[in-house]
Amino acid sequence: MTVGHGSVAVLRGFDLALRQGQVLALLGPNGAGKSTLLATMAGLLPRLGGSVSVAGRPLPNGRPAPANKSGLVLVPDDRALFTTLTVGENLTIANKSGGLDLDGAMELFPSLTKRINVAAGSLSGGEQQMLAVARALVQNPKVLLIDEMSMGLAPVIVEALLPLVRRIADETNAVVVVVEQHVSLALSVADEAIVVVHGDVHLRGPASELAADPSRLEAAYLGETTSA
Ligand SMILES: Nc1ncnc2c1ncn2[C@@H]1O[C@H](COP(=O)(O)OP(=O)(O)OP(=O)(O)O)[C@@H](O)[C@H]1O
Repeated sequence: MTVGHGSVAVLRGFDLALRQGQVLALLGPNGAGKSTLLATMAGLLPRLGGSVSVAGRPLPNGRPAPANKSGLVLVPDDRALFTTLTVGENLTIANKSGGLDLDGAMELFPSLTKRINVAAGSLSGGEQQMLAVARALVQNPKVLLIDEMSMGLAPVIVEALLPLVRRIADETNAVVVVVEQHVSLALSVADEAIVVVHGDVHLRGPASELAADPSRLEAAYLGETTSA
């Protein structure tokens, strides 16, 4: 697909196929087009060309409700929580049949249990991110798109949160796409990785191979195009 803003393309001819239970790390510097790609997959932005299918079913262009109904769930980088509602209320509103129930969500994020009656706006940054992911999980995602999970979080929190991405994919069999600036941590939980720079795919391959070759990753960030 080709994605962009208005008539201006950001990423052209981007091709991606993901299996159930697979984690993809979508990497690249600021302005590469990662958020635009996720928002387009989620139907929040109309695509300029191409198609998106979930489980073989094509999605209508630029329509978030059918995309969400088909199982695509986006955790945006601003988390988009209802800040005046409690943790429990945020989860109850999002809950769909087939998704994790509140107890299931609490099991993955035990530290939220004590905060169930606290307003989302009063949580720490890490807790807010946990709630944003928990809220996505109660929607029963087939494809979970997480934009910059670690935005604004201390490294120690990121180290605790990112492995949960692997657990979510393994336990729910959802496809998980993570946009992440903590490259080595992202590669440690992902199956595959793609490095996008200024709208071009510079490197893609198995995450373990990319993790083993930091100089290649660095070259991709700096402008070289190769494939693993
Ligand atoms: N609302 C918008 N209208 C027009 N252009 C936009 C808009 N949002 C982003 N862009 C442009 O699209 C390009 C890709 O931006 P995008 O936010 O997708 O990149 P990114 O890889 O997610 O970077 P970051 O990590 O900084 O969020 C950039 O050139 C950006 O200026």
